[in-house]
Amino acid sequence: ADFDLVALGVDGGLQNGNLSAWLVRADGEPRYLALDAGTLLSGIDVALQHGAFDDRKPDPALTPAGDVLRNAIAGYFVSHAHLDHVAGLLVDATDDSPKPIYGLASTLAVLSRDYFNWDAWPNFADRGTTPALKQYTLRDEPPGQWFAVDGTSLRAALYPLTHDRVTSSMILLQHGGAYLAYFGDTGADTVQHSDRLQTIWKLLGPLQKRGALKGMLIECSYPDRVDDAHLYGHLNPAWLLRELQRFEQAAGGAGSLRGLDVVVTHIKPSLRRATDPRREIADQLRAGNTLGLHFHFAQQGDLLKLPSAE
Ligand SMILES: Nc1ncnc2c1ncn2[C@@H]1O[C@@H]2COP(=O)(O)O[C@H]2[C@H]1O
Repeated sequence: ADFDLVALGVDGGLQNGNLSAWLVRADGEPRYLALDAGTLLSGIDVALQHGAFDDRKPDPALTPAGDVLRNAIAGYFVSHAHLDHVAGLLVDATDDSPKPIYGLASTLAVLSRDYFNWDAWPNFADRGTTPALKQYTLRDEPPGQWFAVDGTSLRAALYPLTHDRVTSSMILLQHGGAYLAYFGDTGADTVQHSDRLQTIWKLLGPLQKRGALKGMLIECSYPDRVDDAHLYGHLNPAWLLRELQRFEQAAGGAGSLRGLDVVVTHIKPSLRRATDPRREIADQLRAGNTLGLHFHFAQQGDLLKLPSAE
């Protein structure tokens, strides 16, 4: 495999111990980049039980979860500053080690202004309301420019997405000749009156064409019974499949996405009896999967190796 993924949080809401957060590393490397951080320690605990960190040597000074948080996570990518993507990072900041937080300038400005301001939370960042504790270095990354992920051999570039009223972002990771795309929350271009996903499909098309794209993580928050007026900047299976058809066109046409690993993220749980959105979304995506994609529906604590068919 090229990339190892650990699912720390997989839900798109409600369960405050299971919100969007994934760890990614180049296969076999010691350190990870966190992709969003809605939930950290409660996901690390579950992943430890699942054996996801069995390759780590115990740190005599720390609990196993403390070792993963402080030593295994080299830094964070925050796709946008919505609470369900940063809550774990904020709550666990008190016991974290110094590290960078990468994001678009607009995202990190919200982190600084609305959370790290000594009113909502102590200022663990390196700018804003004084005194700045400087545990986290906020790293504004201009869209489309490659940067090194400190403490790993990953390189990365960010691309803006439209999520209702918020600018969200996708991170494209590169290691050797292999690429992986992680999408923060996003709606379909048609619904958002945007062309940002189409811009991304044109970017990823050539990578997919030459077999360099090893997978993607993308949201599908709601099942198809949720109509466009109530998607609030998210995708449902019909819109995700339409977007992926546009990607197929950009990647060389019919059959060009066959076998691509697509990890479905940010499914919103329901409090209604007798509904199972995860099941419903999985059924709808599989029923419409004329593209030959390999959909994954990870649970908290799962370890995934991408590409999966190797
Ligand atoms: N106009 C709205 N009315 C009701 N709920 C909303 C509205 N806009 C956003 N939300 C909810 O607020 C949530 C914020 O996080 P999400 O974007 O994941 O999903 C969003 C919806 O669940």
